[in-house]
Amino acid sequence: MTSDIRKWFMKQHDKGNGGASKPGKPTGSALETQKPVDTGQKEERRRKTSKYFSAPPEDTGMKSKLSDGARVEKTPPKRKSRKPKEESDEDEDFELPSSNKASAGAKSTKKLKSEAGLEMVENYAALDEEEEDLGEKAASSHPKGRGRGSGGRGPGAAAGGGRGRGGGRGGFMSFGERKDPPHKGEKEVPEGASDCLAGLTFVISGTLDSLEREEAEDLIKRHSGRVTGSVSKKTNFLLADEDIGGRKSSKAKELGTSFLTEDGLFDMIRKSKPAKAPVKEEFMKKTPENLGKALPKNSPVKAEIKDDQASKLSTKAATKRSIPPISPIKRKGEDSGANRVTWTEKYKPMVPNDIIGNQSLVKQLHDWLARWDEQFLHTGQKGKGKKKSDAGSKKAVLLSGSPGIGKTTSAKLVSKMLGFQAIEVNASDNRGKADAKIFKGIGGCAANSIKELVSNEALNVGKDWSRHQKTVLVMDEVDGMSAGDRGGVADLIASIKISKIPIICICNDRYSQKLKSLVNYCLPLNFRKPTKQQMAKRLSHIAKAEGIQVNDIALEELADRVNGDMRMAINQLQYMSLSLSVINYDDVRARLLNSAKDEDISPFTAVDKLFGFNGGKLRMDERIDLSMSDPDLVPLIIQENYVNYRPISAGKDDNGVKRMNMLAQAAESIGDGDIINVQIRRYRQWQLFQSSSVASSIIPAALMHGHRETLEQGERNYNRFGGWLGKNSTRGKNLRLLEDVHVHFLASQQSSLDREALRLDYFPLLLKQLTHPLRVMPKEDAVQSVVEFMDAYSLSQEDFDSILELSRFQGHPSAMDGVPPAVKAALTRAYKEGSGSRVIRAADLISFPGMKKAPKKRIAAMLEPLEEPADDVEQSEEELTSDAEDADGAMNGELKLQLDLQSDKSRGIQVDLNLKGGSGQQKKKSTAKKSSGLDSAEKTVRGSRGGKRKR
Ligand SMILES: Nc1ncnc2c1ncn2[C@@H]1O[C@H](COP(=O)(O)OP(=O)(O)OP(=O)(O)O)[C@@H](O)[C@H]1O
Repeated sequence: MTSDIRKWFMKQHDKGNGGASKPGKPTGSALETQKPVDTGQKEERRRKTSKYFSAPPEDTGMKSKLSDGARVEKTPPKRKSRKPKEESDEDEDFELPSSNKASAGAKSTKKLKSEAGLEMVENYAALDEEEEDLGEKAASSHPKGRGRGSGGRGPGAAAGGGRGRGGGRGGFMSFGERKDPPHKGEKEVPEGASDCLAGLTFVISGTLDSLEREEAEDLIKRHSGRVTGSVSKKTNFLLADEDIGGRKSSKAKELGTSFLTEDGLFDMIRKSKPAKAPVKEEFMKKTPENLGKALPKNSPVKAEIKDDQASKLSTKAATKRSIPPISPIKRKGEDSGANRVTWTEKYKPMVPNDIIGNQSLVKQLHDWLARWDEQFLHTGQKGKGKKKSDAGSKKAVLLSGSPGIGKTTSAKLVSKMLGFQAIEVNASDNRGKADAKIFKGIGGCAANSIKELVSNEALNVGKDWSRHQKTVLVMDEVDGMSAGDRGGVADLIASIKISKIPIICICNDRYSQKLKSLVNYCLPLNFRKPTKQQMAKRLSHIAKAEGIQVNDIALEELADRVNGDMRMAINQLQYMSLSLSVINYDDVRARLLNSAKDEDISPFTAVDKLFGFNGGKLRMDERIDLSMSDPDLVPLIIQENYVNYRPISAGKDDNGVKRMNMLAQAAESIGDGDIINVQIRRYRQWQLFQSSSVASSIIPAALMHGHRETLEQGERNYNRFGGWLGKNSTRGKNLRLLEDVHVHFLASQQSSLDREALRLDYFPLLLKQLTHPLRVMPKEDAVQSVVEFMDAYSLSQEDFDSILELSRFQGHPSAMDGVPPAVKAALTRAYKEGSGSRVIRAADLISFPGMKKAPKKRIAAMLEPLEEPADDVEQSEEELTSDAEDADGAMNGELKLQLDLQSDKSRGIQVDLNLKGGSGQQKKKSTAKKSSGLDSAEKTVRGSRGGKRKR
């Protein structure tokens, strides 16, 4: 149904652009005649785009196609000149007076146009460094969708969403609808040479055959490939197992991008391993030589590519030149102890142009500071710079943005460049409100010093400018001004008003309530996170300078995972360099997985990973982390779902014996876990916590991880929430209901059963007595008989329902089935008629002083007076009778009940009697006048069927 709608939608869509339905040029005849590649997929109904799907390169004879001169068309290189662009518009470097802006040089933009007949190699031969910067940015950082520096991170986000996260920009139709891979976890994920996909860019579309998107992305990145979110000319392959006809697929068709199935990808990777990365050689296009090798000798494309590639390399060199070289800061006597310096310090930007990202903001800051004196000191506008529209009129500036993106660095570098001396005050200094009396501050308190600083003319407004260095006050972390800095923001505003020096305020959250008033006095400059490409580039320079081998994909992953925090990225790189000289994608992931432990991981994700096809490859500490991510829920979800998994370790186990064995072992382990859990909870043996998690989660998952399958028809193939919680809650509710019935039952003094006996032995009989007459007897008689029976056992209407509910079992008819509605209504009426004079809730209505709700069990226990000798009761009755002279004198059974309770006074228990009588409840304290208690009792007794109460 959904797919129908989708198809319809796509058709409409395609009509407009003529993309999918009418592929036109890219569906060249050569490809049209190409047979669909048999990728070994069993499922027939998965529609493949045979026209576009290319087989795994070697299968389809990529080489042979290449060597087949006739097939490889020489496509006219499409040349277009494009303005070299390192950053997005707003980030264009600005011309700073003192910086030597390296000329970026005109990039050669020669590129091969991907045409319909062009084979895969041509596509990646057409890789273009320029595209890498532009296309990548557009594609993978999703400037529109996520916003640069929007904080979207994590592999799933980068991949354009995993299951349930929607399909990135692929259109809303697929949002949250992506199905599970049909053969999820059924295929072995290959391992190839670590850089066998280097230089190749993939875009993933639709549901893959066995891998989740996240897994596919991981696989590609692990082999040095690049994954982007949307198809551009830079894209080499559209990885898709079905053509859902979305935007990506039509774009790929338009650009002639090769389609690749998951099997094709697996083959590419697999083949790279035995022959020591042959795929890498084939697909590497880093150097023109490599490309030359990969191409047939007389290939017409060869010369073209050579030229093209050479020009690209020169472009790259030019690009590189445009990036200011990073010069590690040399310190005196630092030669041997160089590694003691943090890299953030060693490689910190030296000039504003070194700062990555936010160049336009840096420029604004520069302009504001450069004009400050002129605006506020020489124009006579002192303290009046409040014209909101004029940015230059603000006396202070507020730099905001997430941590580690260069705000402080920018402030310092710009100040330095303009000859200002920056005085930095941050959260660790006491910045509380200055002493109001102090006009010219005194030392000892930062706030006072600030006041002195901003108002001290001697610092800045000296007549002789040449003799004094200008000063700028940098107030870092102003949003951190809290308890200790009480009144700090107000004081800061006051300082801004009177300030004779520029003030740069820095904060992380500009929208913080604390800064609400401050923003009115500042020029807001909101710093954004640098893109991962920008960060990777800088990190790569640092790595090179430190002699570390690390590829771009790994660095991009690092940048992605630190969420744009350049400081953290550099620190992580330095940390990893302590133990590794070659850092690859997996190292980054492993490292960042550890450092991202605080991140919330849902118990479902944890279980997915533990049970996943690659669950066996997880390290022990990873398994522990996953199982501990929610130590209550993960074991429950595991227990609920382990039977659904077909373990890969059972291999091809046709008769299922191995699987059954594994199930048995898993069940046993879950049972052990339960026993340990009881020890933990009941006896507070918390040292067993880890053992519990190993037994209840890790061992079962290690045994059963593999492919999930459904066991019942109509079951959905995803992990269910642990049913235990629901069942436990039902059990609790049933126990409560039973307890109510039990207490009432005891109150009737008919029996002194325990709860269990009531449920097991009495319930079937009670049920029969309560329902059978309604079915077989005439209405009036039936109703009377049932109501009398209920009264005899002090059963309320709710008890009636509870008995019905507790006696009902799934698949069995209800005991009330067959009772005509008129009889039911008559029963309700009859019961209600007698309710005014019924004493059946005595136990419910008793309250203990100081207790909101009387513990029913205790009352029930008290209501079991059977052991009490009869004469005792009589005696107490007598006592009370003497006290209750104005009573009718008719002492009946119900009264005895009260007396029993009141006699508890002698046991030191003070009870309140609150018996139901008439329309209201009358509450009498036993310690109060007994006559009044009896009054109430009398009222209750009047007209009741108390005579039925037996002792
Ligand atoms: N945009 C950047 N370009 C280059 N290096 C950067 C950048 N951002 C941060 N760094 C590195 O991180 C270090 C710390 O940066 P900085 O203190 O300026 O960050 P910040 O944004 O002010 O962080 P915070 O909000 O925590 O104060 C710098 O010394 C530098 O090495």
